[in-house]
Amino acid sequence: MHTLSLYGIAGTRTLETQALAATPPQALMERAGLAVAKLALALHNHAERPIWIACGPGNNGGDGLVAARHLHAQGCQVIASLPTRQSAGSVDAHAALLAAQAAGVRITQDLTPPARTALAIDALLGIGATTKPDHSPDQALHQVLRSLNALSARDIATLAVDVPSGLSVETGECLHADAVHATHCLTFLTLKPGLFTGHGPAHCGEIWFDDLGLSGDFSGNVANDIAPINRITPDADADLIGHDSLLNWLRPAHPLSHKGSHGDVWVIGGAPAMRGAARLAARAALAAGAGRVYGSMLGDITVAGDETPEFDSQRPELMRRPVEVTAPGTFLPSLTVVCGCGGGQEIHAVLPAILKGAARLVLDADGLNALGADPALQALLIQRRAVGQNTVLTPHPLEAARLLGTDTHRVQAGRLKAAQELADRLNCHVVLKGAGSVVAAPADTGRKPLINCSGSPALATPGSGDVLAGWLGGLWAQAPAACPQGLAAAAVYWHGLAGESQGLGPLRAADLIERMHGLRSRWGP
Ligand SMILES: NC(=O)C1=CN([C@@H]2O[C@H](COP(=O)(O)OP(=O)(O)OC[C@H]3O[C@@H](n4cnc5c(N)ncnc54)[C@H](OP(=O)(O)O)[C@@H]3O)[C@@H](O)[C@H]2O)[C@@H](O)CC1
Ligand SMILES: Nc1ncnc2c1ncn2[C@@H]1O[C@H](COP(=O)(O)OP(=O)(O)O)[C@@H](O)[C@H]1O
Ligand SMILES: [K+]
Repeated sequence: MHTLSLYGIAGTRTLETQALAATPPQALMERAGLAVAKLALALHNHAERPIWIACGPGNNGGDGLVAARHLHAQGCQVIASLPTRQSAGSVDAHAALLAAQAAGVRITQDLTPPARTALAIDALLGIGATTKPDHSPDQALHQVLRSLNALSARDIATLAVDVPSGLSVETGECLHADAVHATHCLTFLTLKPGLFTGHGPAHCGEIWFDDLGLSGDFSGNVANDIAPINRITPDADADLIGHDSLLNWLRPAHPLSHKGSHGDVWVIGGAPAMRGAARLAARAALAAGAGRVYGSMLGDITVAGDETPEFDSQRPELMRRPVEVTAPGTFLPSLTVVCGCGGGQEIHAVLPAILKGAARLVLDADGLNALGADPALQALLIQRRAVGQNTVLTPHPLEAARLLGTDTHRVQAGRLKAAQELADRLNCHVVLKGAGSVVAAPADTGRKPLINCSGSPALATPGSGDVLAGWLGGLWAQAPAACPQGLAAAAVYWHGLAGESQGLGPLRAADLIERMHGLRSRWGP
């Protein structure tokens, strides 16, 4: 297993230029179109019904026309709609059009999909899609985007060529309100960040990749008949979090290990009416494998007689601890603190001591809101790394917006940038949650941001973020010296996989913990 790198438009264009220089004219588009045709054939299970290919004016449309030619040659009923004029500059796309016409493909300017379409191919816009004002899509483009979406809404397979038209490959935001919701996306040359974060996962469906020969010498031959080109690999914009993030967590425990070997976690939060958030985080830390998990509830706890109530009567393994022990000189420096889950306003008072004392800190929810509202707390956070204390913030987009002094829309329009900016400003690690969570490290670590590829909307359930924070704390307690970015990557990937295992119907956060716990035994030796 190896890390998959993600490239935005600049990196992809650099590689495309090198690839074009190393291959004969039209060869790359031919490879791309052939790859589309092969995947389309695999998806096309109604031989007698038509395939509709919506082709745009540029090279993305050219890929579609090459695919049309191959599918036609295979005996499929193919109708290619060409709603707009072709780009004057796209020589390859023009050649693809002439070849398709010569082969007898039915090409039309009619924008309605044929009756009984069994498979739609979206070859309208690729990485050349822009948001220039003069590019507000014309009526024709709009109509085709809507037709493609109407088909996929009816569960008709919709294959996006390179990128769903109207989705930004850089950011995962939608450039058009009618950006295509594909069921499959076959992307070329590089994997792109926008496919995996923000709106990307919802628009791409299943993602397939063809490097068009990039990993070889572009000749397409195993026995090279042309010299390998002198390739410059551009810097990736991000890496994809995959299963390898979990490898360290799949080893059996050391035979001599005891609970003290697995580290301690202290969960602080759970103000009145939000006690459950702290309980979920603590349960998650325990299920992740922390040796001992303590919990402190903020605000009044009713005590009957001398008896201190359990932290969580359903989980007797969890231990209650008074929050006052956050005072300086206590054992705060020895454990991993998960702070903020359901913390309410009350969290503010304990944060200075925690920020000064905790060796490892996961700050979530109300802890983040308190931080956003108080520059003195931010100053304490910024100082932590200089004394060897690490912090992971786990904001959802609104919490991130509050911390950055902006709004959710701006955060979502540039998730990689927002996460990186927070990590740099606050000198700590950041998990920007939401579809395709981004895990950023401060720039001076030299680590690029990571994007998580696991997860599902089932995770959008109350308490799911508390589970993530607790789980991360639980992993961190067991590996106190590990890179916080790697730990956060493992936690979000694990959390996401457990979310994927939910079928229809809502997932409850307490059950999510059990799913996450159960996954380990499924992967284990
Ligand atoms: N080169 C190769 O051999 C290979 C290329 N490959 C393929 O090429 C794709 C990139 O092709 P590309 O650069 O031609 O851009 P593309 O995405 O087709 O769009 C440009 C056209 O769309 C138009 N347009 C833009 N925005 C718009 C908007 N908002 N609303 C409306 N129109 C808009 C724009 O208009 P213009 O600027 O000309 O006015 C222009 O006509 C890439 O994704 C991959 O599929 C790969 O297969 C590898 C081999
Ligand atoms: N559509 C989605 N796809 C994937 N993950 C999601 C989606 N919506 C939410 N999540 C994940 O669910 C969790 C929700 O966390 P959060 O918003 O803090 O919820 P809560 O405050 O209820 O605990 C985050 O880990 C987030 O990444
Ligand atoms: K497309």
